[in-house]
This record gives sequence, structure tokens and C-alpha cells, in this order.
Amino acid sequence: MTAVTLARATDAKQLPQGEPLPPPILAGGRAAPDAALVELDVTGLCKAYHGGPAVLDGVSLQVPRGQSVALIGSNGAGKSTLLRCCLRLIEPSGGEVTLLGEKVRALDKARLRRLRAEIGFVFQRHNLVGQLSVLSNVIHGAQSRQAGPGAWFHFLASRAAREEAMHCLERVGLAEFALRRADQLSGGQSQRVAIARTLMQRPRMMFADEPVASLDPNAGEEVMNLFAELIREKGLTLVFTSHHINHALRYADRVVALRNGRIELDVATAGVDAAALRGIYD
Ligand SMILES: Nc1ncnc2c1ncn2[C@@H]1O[C@H](COP(=O)(O)OP(=O)(O)OP(=O)(O)O)[C@@H](O)[C@H]1O
Repeated sequence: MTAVTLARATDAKQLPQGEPLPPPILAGGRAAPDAALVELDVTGLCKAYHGGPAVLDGVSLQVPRGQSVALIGSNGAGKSTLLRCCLRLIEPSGGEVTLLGEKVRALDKARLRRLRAEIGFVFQRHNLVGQLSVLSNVIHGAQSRQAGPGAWFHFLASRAAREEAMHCLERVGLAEFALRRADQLSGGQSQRVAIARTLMQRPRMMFADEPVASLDPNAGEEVMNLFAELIREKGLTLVFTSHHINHALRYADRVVALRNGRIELDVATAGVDAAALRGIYD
């Protein structure tokens, strides 16, 4: 156990005060989350891979609409497993996840696919299709609304889809790259395209698993800023994992720290200092 004590988001003032916070980008510029509208409700979530030890051990977490939550914790703490269980990209071993009002574990394949279509998921690696154009990759974000080859190739997509995709690319500052092959982009550009693709999805909520881990510090900062701006603009709920304490403080309303598959810390970022959060890595 570290110097960091278990605390709820409401009593962050119990934590030690210290160095000044970086200005909150996301938390500062928008209305307070609506506590009555819970978009993600995780209760007693457990996961063990292949009958091994518990990787998630009774995790419970409620995220209201419009809140941005940073999940932090050492390598192997269970952050990615938690995100993936929420979308049932991997099967939980126990507990319950309710996402946008749907009990995820009870959904059949078709309903699960429909639910996933409402969630933007940005991964550490952008997962673009390298041989296709940037525009086609973005258009693919609308696959739940557009079936057939038009969901894959920009020249077969509807005019409306192409225009919307161009708008998404403009929003991430890459309109002039629309017809370039995706495998000709830098890491930062690729991650921007991945974000444009999630915008094309018109998501109701966003998850991001170490979205800037593969980028250099400058590109990482730029992408996080852009991401935060878009989340704020659209009033979306966000849950993201990060190893950057400063990103957690700057881009989240709330920080949840995992250790060995359990929540060790759950605090509002307002009033918490970086030193308190660093304790989670001891
Ligand atoms: N597919 C898998 N099969 C078996 N064990 C796995 C699998 N995926 C993850 N694990 C194990 O589960 C534990 C938690 O992993 P997870 O990736 O969720 O942690 P994390 O907090 O996201 O770590 P990191 O910060 O390194 O990304 C680790 O011990 C890992 O080895």
C-alpha cells in the first residue's frame, strides 16, 4: 500500500496539497457532469484469463454523462482489461457492466455490435488500413450506418458520407491528406485520422487506451489537446488510460488508479496534486 489512500471523488480534499496543477483542459471548460445520468456502471467486475489469477478483482465504477475519467496504474494493473471488458471485447469472468443503459453481458452479438457502434474506441495503435486512402479509413467509421463496399472505399461511398468524412478530417487538421495512402502518414497523423474515424462514428461515448503512448512528447501533447477539444465540443463522456500523470490531471475530471486489479484511488482532479498520484507507481 502506498501513501495514497483510498478516496472517493467527493473527498479529494483529504489528499495532500502540493505543486500547482497544470490548467485543466477538459474539466475546466464545460458544464459539470450530470450525476443522475450514468453512462457507464461497472459493478463487481472480475476477470481472470484462462483460469489464471484475477486480473480484475471486484472493480466498481460509475461514470456520469459528460465526465472524463483517467485510468492510471502500473503495467499489468488491469487498465486495458477493464476497458476491454466494458465493451466485451474480452469476456468478463464475473460482475456487471451497464453501458449507455445496456447490460453488456446479456447482449446477443447483434445488439452488442449496435452498442459498440455508439462507442468511439481509440487504441494505442491506430489500426488504420494502410493500403487504403485516409478518406476511406475515415469513412469506415460509419460502417454501422453504411453497408457494402461504400463503407470501405471512398470512391464508392455516398456523397454525403464523403462530405462528412472530409469534415471530420478538417476537424483534425488533415483534410489535405484525404487521398494519401494511410501507410504514408506519421504516427501522430495516423492517430489523428483514427480520431477522425471515431468522429465519423458519431459516438455517444469515448474510450481510449493509451492513445498517445506510441507518439513523441510533442505529437502526444498535440493529439491529446485535439482529442480533449473534440470531447468538450461534443459533450462526450470519456474514459482513457494513461501513464502520464500530467495528462490525467490535465484532461480528466477524475482519476481512478488501479493496483493489482483493484481500485486503489478514485479522486476528482480538482484539488489533487501530481505527487499524490505518483504514489500509485511505488
Ligand atoms: N490475453 C491475455 N491473456 C493472458 N493474460 C493477459 C492477457 N491480456 C492481459 N493479460 C494479463 O492481465 C494483466 C493485466 O493486463 P492489462 O493489459 O489489463 O494491464 P494494463 O494496466 O493495461 O497494463 P499496461 O499499462 O502495461 O498496458 C497482466 O498481468 C497481463 O499479463
